[in-house]
Amino acid sequence: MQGLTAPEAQARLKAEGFNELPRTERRTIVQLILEVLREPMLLLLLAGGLIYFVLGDLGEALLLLVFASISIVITIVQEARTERVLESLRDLTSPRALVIRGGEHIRIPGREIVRGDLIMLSEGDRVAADATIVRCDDLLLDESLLTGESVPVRKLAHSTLDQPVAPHAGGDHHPFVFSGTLVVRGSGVAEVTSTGVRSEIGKIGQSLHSLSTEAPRLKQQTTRLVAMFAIASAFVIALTVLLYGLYRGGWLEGVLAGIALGMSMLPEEFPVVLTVFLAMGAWRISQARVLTRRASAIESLGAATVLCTDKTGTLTENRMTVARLVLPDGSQYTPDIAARAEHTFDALIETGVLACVPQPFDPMEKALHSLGPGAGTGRRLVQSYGLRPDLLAMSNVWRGGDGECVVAAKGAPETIGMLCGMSAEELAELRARVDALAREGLRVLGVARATCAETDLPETQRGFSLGFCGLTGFADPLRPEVKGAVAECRSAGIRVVMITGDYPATASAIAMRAGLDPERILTGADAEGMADAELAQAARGQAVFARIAPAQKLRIVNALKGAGEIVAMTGDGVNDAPSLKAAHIGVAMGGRGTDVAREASSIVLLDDDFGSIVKAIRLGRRIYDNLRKAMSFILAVHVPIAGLALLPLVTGLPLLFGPVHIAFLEMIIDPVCSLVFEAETEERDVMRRPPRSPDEPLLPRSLLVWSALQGALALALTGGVMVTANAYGMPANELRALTFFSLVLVIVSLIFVNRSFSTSLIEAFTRPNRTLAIIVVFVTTVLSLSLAWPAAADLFRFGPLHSDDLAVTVVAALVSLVLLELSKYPLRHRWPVSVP
Ligand SMILES: Nc1ncnc2c1ncn2[C@@H]1O[C@H](COP(=O)(O)OP(=O)(O)OP(=O)(O)O)[C@@H](O)[C@H]1O
Ligand SMILES: [Cu+]
Repeated sequence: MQGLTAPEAQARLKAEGFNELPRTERRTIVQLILEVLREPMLLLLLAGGLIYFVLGDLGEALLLLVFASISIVITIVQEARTERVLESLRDLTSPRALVIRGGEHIRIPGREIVRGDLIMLSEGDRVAADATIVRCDDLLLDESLLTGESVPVRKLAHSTLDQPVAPHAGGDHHPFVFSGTLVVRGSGVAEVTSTGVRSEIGKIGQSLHSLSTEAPRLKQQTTRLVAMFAIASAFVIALTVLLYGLYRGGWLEGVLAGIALGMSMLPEEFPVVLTVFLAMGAWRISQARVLTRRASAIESLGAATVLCTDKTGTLTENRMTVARLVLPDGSQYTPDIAARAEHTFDALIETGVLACVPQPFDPMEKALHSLGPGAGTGRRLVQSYGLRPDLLAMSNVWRGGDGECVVAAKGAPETIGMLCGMSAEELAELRARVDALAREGLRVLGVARATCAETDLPETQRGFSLGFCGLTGFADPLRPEVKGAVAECRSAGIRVVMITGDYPATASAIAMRAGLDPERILTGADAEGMADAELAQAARGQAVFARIAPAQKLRIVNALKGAGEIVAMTGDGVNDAPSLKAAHIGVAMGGRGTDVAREASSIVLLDDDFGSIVKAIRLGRRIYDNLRKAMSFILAVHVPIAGLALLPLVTGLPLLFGPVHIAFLEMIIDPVCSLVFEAETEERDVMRRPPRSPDEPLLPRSLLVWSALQGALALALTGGVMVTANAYGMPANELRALTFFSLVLVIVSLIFVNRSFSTSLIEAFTRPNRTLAIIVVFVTTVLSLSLAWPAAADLFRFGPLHSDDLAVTVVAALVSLVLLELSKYPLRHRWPVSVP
């Protein structure tokens, strides 16, 4: 089969367009603007501007308008960036399809499929386009997406039909498959008839790509924080307006003061931070070649305590070579590309090749094929029996030129031994030989052969009278990064448990090489005999599970969950979907995995690489850390702002800050918390501390206390400066400038304090962070301008500051920085795990 040539496909792609449905999720500019207009911050700014306008302060009114536009720009930039990030992630979710082009099997993105392409269908795939079946083998499809009927329907090849039928979904024995439906069994090749909007699903206009961008738990916690804030500030604001209106005269000024206070206490940063962190987090993780399908995974990644991994392709490279052939008499041969095998091994090789699917995709079968090419010539495949979880063997029945049929079988050695009807002694000898190979880390298959008549083929493989041909051992190199990644998991308090369908001795040999050092090996049979509690107990130790059927995988996951672990679980097959769904973090393989597994998972490894899971966990921890830093900074920073806005009202000091000042502060704080903290580098101990407890709130009490402490100190310092200067009789304008400068500088010191949980002053300054640098430059520029440029000073109503005044503000900031950095020492001992 040749399929389209590359130029043909190109031309058609150009003429007919991509195989995709138009995206509806994209928000229009109008929607975006409407959303921005609903921002409470913006409304407050506009309200403030209006009041200034009414009061006749044109300058202030204009300044607030400028701030309002900056706020809009910041929001739109952030939204656009988030949108762009999500867009690029969506492209990664686009399914890939295996096609034949120019006689070659290649994997291409599903959207590049064109009419006339030959697509290969296999178990677990979502069909990428509407197509007519050219050839198929025991093919069953779930078409419920189109028909609502969940019973799978059987398909036939087009050529076997006598009468042409119109393509429609539903019903058995049709030769058509439809985009979006699922192959539940068998395999086949189909020729694409329509793509994109022209396909059946396109006509319905239903899109399959889903990417959830919300983490339920984090969302809930943030909502709580916001509510807490909102209630507190609503109360304080009402009080302010009332006090001001009653005792200081002028309700308009009262409302202005209320607006200023409202801005200073507006908890809008929390939800913004959450959205930005999750979207950016998903993007950062995708840079490590891991796709996050559910945002909740980012949160759980950092809390994972157990990582259940399969073996082939995840720990190993899935690049198989035949490393050993063993005949029934025990004679061995190590294949060598240069030299032909001795003829005594020919029959074993030939049978092994015949027991593969004719166009193999499985690396083991490819390895066999490369050893004995052309074994199937002159024969025709009549029937094949697939691998089943309860019978780990597969057979092909071939008819030769002479009309006689040969059955070639291969599978798990113990299964093949059983199918060959071996006696107990023979089985024991077989096991000894397999063990010898498996201890070298080889994956071992048994091969057997029989002859039969085509007319009465048995129902199952047990019906053949097979004769044993020998064993094949496949070598599959360990991925180079696995050892380091496993060690990293260990130091991070994450246990790695291997769960494989392979032979126990092979599993254990590979586990040793990967550095898992298992205390014991449990097999599926062992697990079968255990109660759930016992299983959980066993799984909590350093265990390797071998010869595990997919259903048992689910049991193990549930047992671990029951024991209070946070489980990450890898899988690739159709049967893995339930356990991937059940695990806290289902990890599917992007390359090797089936679409079903991918849809059930919450993260997808784009390179099938074990190391990436660990990278993702590392990033998950960092993102969570940074989220905590940002949230506790937001809490801390609002204490002095709100406090200073409130202080004059209760003490009778002159009123210093209006909406202009607060708006300016918020212009700094907003980008700081969403950009500076988001980009913060990881803590040095991210992978050396145990996982965080899953019940721990986003801001545990220790962190709340820490924020309150920072806020209180900042307020004490700035308030102290203000009260003292006032006592010395400083005029209101100069007092305003002095207090504002101290406040801004103290806030900057809070940024530095919160950058890192660790206790190093040097690090607070030397950690690289570009956004922070930009912000520091910006703040300095604006502050200098407000001093040196009379017009700006006028807007802020600043009086002149002298160098000794400036020194005071700098000292206040330094004091706050040093005191807080120092107080991290004792606090660290009080709260060893949860920061600081
Ligand atoms: N193509 C094949 N032909 C014959 N037997 C096979 C084939 N593939 C797998 N087997 C047998 O089935 C067993 C289980 O295979 P399966 O692929 O289900 O394991 P798995 O759980 O995916 O293993 P791993 O964790 O190594 O990926 C293998 O150990 C092997 O004995
Ligand atoms: Cu704020």
